[in-house]
Amino acid sequence: MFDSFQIWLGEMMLNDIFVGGIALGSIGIVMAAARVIMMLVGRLVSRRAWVRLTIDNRSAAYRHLCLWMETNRVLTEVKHVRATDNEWSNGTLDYAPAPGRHWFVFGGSLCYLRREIDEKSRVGGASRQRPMETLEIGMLFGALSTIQDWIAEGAHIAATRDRRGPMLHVFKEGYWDDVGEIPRRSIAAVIVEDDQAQRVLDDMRWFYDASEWYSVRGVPWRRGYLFHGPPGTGKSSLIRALASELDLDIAALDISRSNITDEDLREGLMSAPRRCLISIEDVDSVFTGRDAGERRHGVSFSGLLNAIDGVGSQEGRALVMTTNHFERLDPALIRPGRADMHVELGLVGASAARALFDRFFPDHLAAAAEFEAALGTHRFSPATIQGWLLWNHDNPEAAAQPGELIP
Ligand SMILES: Nc1ncnc2c1ncn2[C@@H]1O[C@H](COP(=O)(O)OP(=O)(O)OP(=O)(O)O)[C@@H](O)[C@H]1O
Repeated sequence: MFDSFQIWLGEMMLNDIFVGGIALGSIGIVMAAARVIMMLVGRLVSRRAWVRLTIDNRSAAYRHLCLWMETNRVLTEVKHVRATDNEWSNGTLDYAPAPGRHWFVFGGSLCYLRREIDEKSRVGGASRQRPMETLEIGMLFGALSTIQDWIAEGAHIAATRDRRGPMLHVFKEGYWDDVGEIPRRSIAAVIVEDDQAQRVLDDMRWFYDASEWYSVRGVPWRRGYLFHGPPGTGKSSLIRALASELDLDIAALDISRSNITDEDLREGLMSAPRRCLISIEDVDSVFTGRDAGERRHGVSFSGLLNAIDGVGSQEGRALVMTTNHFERLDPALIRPGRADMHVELGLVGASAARALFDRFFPDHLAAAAEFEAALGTHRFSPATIQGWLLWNHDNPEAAAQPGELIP
């Protein structure tokens, strides 16, 4: 049996077609084996040699990583970009790497950026919905700490570069959303009749540099401010001006939202971005006294007090609360420790109104004097004066006769 197989094999080996077939089959087997080996090695290399970091656009680190890449021009060779409308100016476009993987070399290491956009999942609030985006950054034979350093550098660039104005963060469902930079405003642009705006600026400047001072005295490094006064007297404008002057971000917590809970509020205060000024505007809209205010909305009065001075509250941040109704606030909310400095912004008289007039019509001194005289002893909110001047923005002579404003 074995002999006849050997004879048959000997004969077949003389057949060119048979030998060719065997050769081809062997090459196929070798190639398939090589492919499997390559795949296994590839997987091993991929698992061992690549460090990766994934991040999505709900996180400030996402913005910082983008800023770092932009500053270091790591993606200048990208061939496929995606153009989107610039949200601040009509008609101009922003260009960013298109979804997919983009390769680049940085510091001698091969890296890639993979961008994914999920149009079905939205992030941001109702006014600024945008698709969820995920970035994966990979580095061959690199260290995770290198990518973390890139993000930290991006954060530093964000904090020190020439900004359009303070970054506004708004607390959404469980995270701080970067709404964007808002126009810078100087403290001098906030019209007040005394030196209160300057005093609060000096106080806040001292506070942000006083970490050591607080630590030596064993006092929590926190400071609260309460801005109160009628509508349109500059409470929000003052917050913006303070953040602009001190190069801080603004982290706005809206506690009047019906779906915000005590837990959200605590979480929001604990996770507020660094170097920011936290604002809770219209604090009276929810609480008008301890009894009346208890659980009218999602946040309870005790929840608010605990969030403000709870153990977990972040150190090194100022909290500004605003109200149109100082008299309605519970003393517990505005006592020192929670609201250390009270700033009243009131209606303004003719000379302050004239300062606004001068800003609108810098070359019309006679009209300004006429305007001031016409206002006499009447007092208005700066918002009312501003509205009048805007209405007459192209006609200083008409603006100088504010008869319609006077009751
Ligand atoms: N003191 C002020 N100096 C300069 N502009 C002011 C001042 N107060 C109000 N304005 C102008 O009026 C508008 C509304 O002001 P702002 O929102 O700061 O007032 P507010 O006191 O926070 O009002 P509200 O209590 O209704 O929220 C802004 O456009 C701002 O430019």
